[in-house]
Amino acid sequence: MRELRVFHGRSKTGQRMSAQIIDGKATAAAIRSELKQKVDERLAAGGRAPGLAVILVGEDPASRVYVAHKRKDCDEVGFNSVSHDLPADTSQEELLALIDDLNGDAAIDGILVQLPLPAHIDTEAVIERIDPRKDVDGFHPCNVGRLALRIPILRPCTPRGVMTLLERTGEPLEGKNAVVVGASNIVGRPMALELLMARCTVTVCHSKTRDLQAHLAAADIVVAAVGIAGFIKGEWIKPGAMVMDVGINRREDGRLVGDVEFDSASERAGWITPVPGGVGPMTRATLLQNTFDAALRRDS
Ligand SMILES: Nc1nc(=O)c2c([nH]1)NC[C@@H]1CN(c3ccc(C(=O)N[C@@H](CCC(=O)O)C(=O)O)cc3)C=[N+]21
Repeated sequence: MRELRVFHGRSKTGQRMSAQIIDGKATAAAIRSELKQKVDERLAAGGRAPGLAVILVGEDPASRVYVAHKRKDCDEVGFNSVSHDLPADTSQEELLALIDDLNGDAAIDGILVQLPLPAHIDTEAVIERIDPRKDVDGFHPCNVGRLALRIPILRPCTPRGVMTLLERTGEPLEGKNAVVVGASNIVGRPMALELLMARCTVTVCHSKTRDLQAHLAAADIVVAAVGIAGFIKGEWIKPGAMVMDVGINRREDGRLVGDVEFDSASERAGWITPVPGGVGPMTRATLLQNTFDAALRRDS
């Protein structure tokens, strides 16, 4: 009888396996250069540059940095970007009036309202006010509903970016067990819908899930989106799994770390995204893709 042995985190020769690191920064750069080329072709054919409006309410320093990055990304690929920086005490009515203006502005293809908004503003009402055709975040109920029904138009950026990374590994996704940890509106839920569309068997876990470890033990794909540094331990990862870390947590020493313990997980995973340089840059590149897609669709 042949002996069947299982090597946890070790290859057949007994060596420690180590995961292939998925370079989100490089993939995002490749996507930007693909987009730049498409924009140039569009301009050469007499078309206009895609336009993205970014609205920031308040002075949150982290949000300021993100918004500055989005601006720089737009410049790089030849999009027009318009920033609307509003004071923290902006009323909901004023914000909704600005969105109405942008909805009616022919030069604007995408509208992004940076989240979180100040507490006195009803985030759902703001998202619903955005013309779904310009909702490049993919957060409008129309766009989420379309994704649920497998007829997506604009898809939320982070889950779409994760799918791009998974697809570009060349590994077949169909039939794989995917576990999404975190069930937020902006990542976990749409992520589960994306993975279902790719014909994965999807489990959504969250902070109240009993025996998370047992779910992860069967997971060929793990998407970690809980927002707690090192929440998922390397030993919980199934050998060979594809590990996509959406978490971006700043430690006390200033270092950015993900939701997954990277060093121990990369000894077991087949593929893993680092933090920084993994999913984050892809979220930004996907926003540009969505804006380009929105421009194309509005033209036709
Ligand atoms: N309407 C809206 N849409 C968003 O997409 C949105 C939002 N609001 N609010 C805030 C979050 C956060 N977010 C990030 C995107 C990229 C990185 C990113 O590129 N991170 C780099 C590190 C950046 C650093 O050094 O701080 C990385 O992971 O390598 C991070 C965070 C988009 N968000």
